[in-house]
Amino acid sequence: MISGYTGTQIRAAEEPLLAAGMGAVLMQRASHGLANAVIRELKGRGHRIYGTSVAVLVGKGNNGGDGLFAAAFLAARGMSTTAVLTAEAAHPEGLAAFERAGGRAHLLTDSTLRRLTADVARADVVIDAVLGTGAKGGLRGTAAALVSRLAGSGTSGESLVVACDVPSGVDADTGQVHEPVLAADLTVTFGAAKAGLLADPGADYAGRVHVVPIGIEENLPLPALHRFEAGDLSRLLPQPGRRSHKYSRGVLGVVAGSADYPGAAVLACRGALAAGVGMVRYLGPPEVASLVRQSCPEVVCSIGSVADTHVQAWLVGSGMGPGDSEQLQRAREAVESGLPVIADAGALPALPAVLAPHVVLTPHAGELASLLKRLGSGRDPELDRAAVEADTLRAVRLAAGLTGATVLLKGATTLVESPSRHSYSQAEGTPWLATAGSGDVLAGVIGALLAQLGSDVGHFRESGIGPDDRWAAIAALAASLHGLAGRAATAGGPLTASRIADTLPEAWDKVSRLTTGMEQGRNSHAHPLR
Ligand SMILES: NC(=O)C1=CN([C@@H]2O[C@H](COP(=O)(O)OP(=O)(O)OC[C@H]3O[C@@H](n4cnc5c(N)ncnc54)[C@H](O)[C@@H]3O)[C@@H](O)[C@H]2O)[C@@H](O)CC1
Ligand SMILES: Nc1ncnc2c1ncn2[C@@H]1O[C@H](COP(=O)(O)OP(=O)(O)O)[C@@H](O)[C@H]1O
Ligand SMILES: [K+]
Repeated sequence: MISGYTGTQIRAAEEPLLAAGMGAVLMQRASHGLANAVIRELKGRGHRIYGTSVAVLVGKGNNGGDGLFAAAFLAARGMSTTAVLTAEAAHPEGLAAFERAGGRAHLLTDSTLRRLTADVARADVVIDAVLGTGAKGGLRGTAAALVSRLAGSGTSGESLVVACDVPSGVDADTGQVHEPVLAADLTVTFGAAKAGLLADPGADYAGRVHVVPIGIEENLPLPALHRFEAGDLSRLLPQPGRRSHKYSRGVLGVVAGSADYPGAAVLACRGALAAGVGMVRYLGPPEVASLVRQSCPEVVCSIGSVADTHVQAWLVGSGMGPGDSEQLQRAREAVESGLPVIADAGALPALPAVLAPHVVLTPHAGELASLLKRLGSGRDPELDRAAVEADTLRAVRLAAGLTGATVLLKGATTLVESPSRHSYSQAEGTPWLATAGSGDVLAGVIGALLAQLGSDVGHFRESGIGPDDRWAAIAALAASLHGLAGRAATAGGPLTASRIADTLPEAWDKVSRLTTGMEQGRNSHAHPLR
């Protein structure tokens, strides 16, 4: 499990060590970790170290100090180092160490902007150490001009860009982005992952994320955000026992599809079957049921009522529109049944405003904006799709808070939020997952896991996940599996939704073979998040 913290939490965890006079030690650990990560990355790309040029963009605070000390380490390894000071002041000890190591520092002003931008663009490695967790807002003045020019000319694309702690301009707490931001290939972050690196749009700019332990770990509070890794899936995914039968393994009821979108019902059923459910029962229009039967002979179709259908969980809404009154009525009855429900697409506008944690809503950004609008969106009636995309964590939290439901926001990073503010972020997927029907398969996977794991409170409690938060954990497990299946299904080229379902058992099998011990061993060191 990867834990994400706000910048404020990290700073609070540093506080006792700073009070004990260990500030300089923390900075040495951080900057050493940063320099080592740069060296590892260069070696991994087959580049030599000696003679390679590195430009470090330096802010006036401790983030700049980290960058200067790291550059001093790199200069000592024979790299040709230049520091661009974006403010008159710079961390004094860091600057002194940098200059002692043979580095050259230049002050960024209106008159040096052009020359220094060209110098930075030519560097093999650019380290962004302007703003860290102490930032208020984004880059300003000449620093903003330099980064805009680099991004505009596309020259930074040729350099290895490494962000120190966070890409400058990304809010460490929320992942909100204050443009311009230099998109990093790698973010080396200190003490623990920052929540803002695990949520979009911040995650878009972070590249791969490495955590460098600096000794504050014991002081960290409960994380603001969690991310399951393969070892967690291996531990938490259900496994049938020797005495299991199809009913004990969980039955999922599916209310999905319509004359306009019959395929959504098929894909939802295929997702559910691929995710190990004991049985799928389908309720819906006869023409859709007939297609479901043809595509998935395993599914039991009926035209009975929700009340007469004995299941452990419901999936409602995929491929349904506002005109599908009979299906929408079934969706509402499923929600009223008190059983766990995943409510997707067409069901979202049709459900009561106040729900419960065992109802998992699965909007994409546009649907979440509509949902928030319908709910009056608390204090902010202007929250549209763009606003959701600009501050995904806030939007998903707002929706979970207002509805009382568990909310899963789909996207490159999938966020899941329980109404008691237990949050997950999963990003195993690939952009090829952005294909029609992909969300229907995800709905099926969530439904299957709700049916299999929903009643197993103890299973989650053992992992420190409370009863009301287990719904978010189940949805996050499903998002993770869906992403892994998508990644496994593409050989770097296009992907169909059916392929995601077909590849899911293989992805499941692969993670089930991992042991938790291995994963924990890896996590105790600097670890890549993506
Ligand atoms: N506290 C510590 O001992 C440690 C801090 N570390 C580093 O220190 C960073 C936090 O350092 P700081 O608290 O000094 O803050 P930062 O270095 O993040 O930057 C804030 C500094 O820039 C100014 N500033 C804030 N917003 C600005 C903006 N939009 N434009 C221009 N200037 C702005 C502030 O007045 C402050 O001086 C972390 O991100 C991490 O890199 C690490 O070295 C680990 C140990
Ligand atoms: N750029 C992306 N990178 C990774 N995953 C993505 C990306 N865009 C979408 N996805 C994933 O693909 C699925 C798309 O679901 P959805 O938008 O409901 O599609 P549909 O309605 O066509 O089925 C979600 O699981 C989402 O997280
Ligand atoms: K930075």
